[in-house]
Amino acid sequence: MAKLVLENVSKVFADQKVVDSVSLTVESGTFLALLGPSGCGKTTVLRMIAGFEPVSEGRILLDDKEISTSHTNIPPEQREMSMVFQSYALWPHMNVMDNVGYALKIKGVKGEAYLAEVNDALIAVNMAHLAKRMPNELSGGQRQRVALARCLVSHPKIVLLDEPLANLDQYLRASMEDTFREFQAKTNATFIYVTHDQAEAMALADKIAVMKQGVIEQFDSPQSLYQTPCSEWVARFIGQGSILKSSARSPEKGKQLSKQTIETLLAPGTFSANQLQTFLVRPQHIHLAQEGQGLQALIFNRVFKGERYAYKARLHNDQEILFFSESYLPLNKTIYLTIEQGYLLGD
Ligand SMILES: Nc1ncnc2c1ncn2[C@@H]1O[C@H](COP(=O)(O)OP(=O)(O)OP(=O)(O)O)[C@@H](O)[C@H]1O
Repeated sequence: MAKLVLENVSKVFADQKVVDSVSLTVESGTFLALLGPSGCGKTTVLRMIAGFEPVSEGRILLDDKEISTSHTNIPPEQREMSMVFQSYALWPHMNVMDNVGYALKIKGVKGEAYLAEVNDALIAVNMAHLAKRMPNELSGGQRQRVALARCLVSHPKIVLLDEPLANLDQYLRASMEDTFREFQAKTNATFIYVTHDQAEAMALADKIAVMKQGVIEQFDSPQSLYQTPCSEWVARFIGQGSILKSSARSPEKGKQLSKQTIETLLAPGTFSANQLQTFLVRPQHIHLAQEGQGLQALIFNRVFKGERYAYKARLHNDQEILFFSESYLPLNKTIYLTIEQGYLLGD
């Protein structure tokens, strides 16, 4: 059980604040994703949690004990954390078993106990049958499984993962996502997972901290980030959707917009230089309507996705909208759409 708390943590490199007053509480057993575009500071946050990088301001607590402040930094090996890297970082001269068992040997674990622990970790990542192989005889996915087993054999309180799937193709990524999820559920360890891939973060995490330029924009469940993004930037970054604008005001009090309100916001004459409202519409809330009903639009893009088509259409006021349909529709066809719901962005 391990609860991790970051309190106003900042990092300055050569006068540049690359992490700016980040606060996070990660409850024990959580799978947290640190998500953001390249250079936003996620790896730096992870390295400060691991103890590889001292904090410039603020403090980090593990189970209420200070592990990092601006004047103290408990060394990484005393933090009961373990890190998995994008590059796997396996020892090339050791076979799979020795790579996984190395930390145990250092601790003096021997004989039956050693074999049982290593074997358990290898079984957990489906690698027991390749225990005698050398790293250069393994695929990328198998190497990453070994790296995960090596990290877990020491039963860390917190597992830190820095873009661990970035070097794998999309099929392997999907199967490794399953491995991570199942493993985390089995061990109930706290996982902190850095990625720039929002689909990966959504698939894996219980909680996501979305970072932009050194600050946390939103810290929420994947569902809340998707349904109630706090800003236009988060709405664009998480999931697919259309950001629409109107010079009319929503008559509704809350941020959830009904079909009627959206029709008012998108009525003719509501798109001018003076836009008052910005709102998000997800593609699954858009349906084809009968001719002459709903909003008129012209299809200008179609992508076949296997189980359905993804269409982009232009509304009468030139705004673009994304929707899905199982039906094949020709380009340049005039269609009619109903939008069941939307979400107001901004205050
Ligand atoms: N040791 C360092 N010295 C100086 N600047 C650094 C150092 N490490 C990172 N930075 C800078 O801090 C900023 C954040 O880097 P960081 O690696 O944390 O971002 P990131 O979000 O993980 O990016 P990526 O996804 O590309 O790895 C970047 O502008 C980077 O150039």
